[in-house]
Amino acid sequence: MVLPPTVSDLLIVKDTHQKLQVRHGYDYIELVSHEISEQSALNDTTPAVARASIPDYLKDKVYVVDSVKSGKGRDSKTDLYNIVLEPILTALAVDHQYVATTSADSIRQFASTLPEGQNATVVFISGDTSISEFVNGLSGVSSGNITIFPIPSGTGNSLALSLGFVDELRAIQRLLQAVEKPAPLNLYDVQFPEGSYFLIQDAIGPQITQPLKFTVVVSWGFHAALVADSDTPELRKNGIERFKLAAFANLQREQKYEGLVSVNGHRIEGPFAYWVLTSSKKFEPTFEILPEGNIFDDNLYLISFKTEESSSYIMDIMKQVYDKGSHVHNPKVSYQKISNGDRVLLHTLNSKNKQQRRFCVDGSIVALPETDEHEIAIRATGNKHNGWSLYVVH
Ligand SMILES: Nc1ncnc2c1ncn2[C@@H]1O[C@H](COP(=O)(O)OP(=O)(O)OP(=O)(O)O)[C@@H](O)[C@H]1O
Repeated sequence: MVLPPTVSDLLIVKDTHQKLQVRHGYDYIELVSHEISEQSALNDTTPAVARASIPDYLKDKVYVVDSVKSGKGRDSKTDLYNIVLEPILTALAVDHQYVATTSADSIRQFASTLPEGQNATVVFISGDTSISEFVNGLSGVSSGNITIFPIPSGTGNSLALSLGFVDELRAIQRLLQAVEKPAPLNLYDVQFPEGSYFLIQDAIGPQITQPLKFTVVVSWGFHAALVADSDTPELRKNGIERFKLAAFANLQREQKYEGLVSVNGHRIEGPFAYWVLTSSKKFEPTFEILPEGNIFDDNLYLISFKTEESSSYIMDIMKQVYDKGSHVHNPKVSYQKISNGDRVLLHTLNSKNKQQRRFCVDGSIVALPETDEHEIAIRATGNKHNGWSLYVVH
């Protein structure tokens, strides 16, 4: 199906075989192949479906978190929840609570107030950062099982892409029809030095007082710089192009990040231009950073390359990443597997300048304190955080 220009062009209909579909012109996507109950009290365009046939995780307590600033933001034409998801969930009699963000802290607040002992499903209309904020916001005094479902509505959507959700409608289709049981959502933790803090659109944000959980990426160097620099209201209007615009701006200065990393004692020396630790196959639909990546394995990979004199080497390697991940065969690129139980230790040098001490954690930007050297430790921690066990629909 060709992606519709806006969700407001979509029409939710019941077809002649009693199946729920979303239509766009002559194109359509079947959303529910379950039998539609004839006892529907609703009108023709919102048929009720036999509740017995919806996946179990939609019978738990369901929340829909709409991170309204993710991607290009929301307007009356791109309001996926009100135009598509809400009518469908109503048609399926899926009782749910809608949570639209009102501030940069909304998701953490929501996570911290989830009731004790709950089996909950949280559907995110967002990108990766919102999901990461949720996981980190889960309170240590409560516990329960949480199943996450990412609808790719952010800029990069790495987690959703790793699960094979290439667009919003296909994700909704999977939400309603997944046959496999939700899988554990592997988490990793990164410990930054005392005095580190979030940078929110280049302004000082909250202090970081404990290790941060991440699901898809921790990066330093060129990748972290372009994610940080692209997070302005102006650049966000460009959607995924914002990363390329910030990348070109960063290429105007030398990409030199001094330090060394050791993985269980095996050392890789810098200075690095690129330094990315990820579990995820793709950062964008065609940016295949980790061809071997399998989000269901609790492995990370360190993908790095060193600073060079020439001006074109970074873009040459980035083009290979866009070319089905062929950078992994480039001898300049170090590609190191990190298994569960391994410990990654990064020691930075000459990193007092702000540009040298910014990290990307699932899209959030972290700045380290203003000192010359820093130590950062990373490890796999399984699918548990505080008392909560996390799963993901696939
Ligand atoms: N109303 C709001 N006011 C301020 N910030 C918000 C608001 N709603 C959401 N946010 C923040 O916007 C960010 C959205 O990040 P998210 O990752 O979901 O989308 P993205 O950055 O477009 O995508 P990706 O990280 O996948 O590239 C989150 O940090 C979230 O807390």
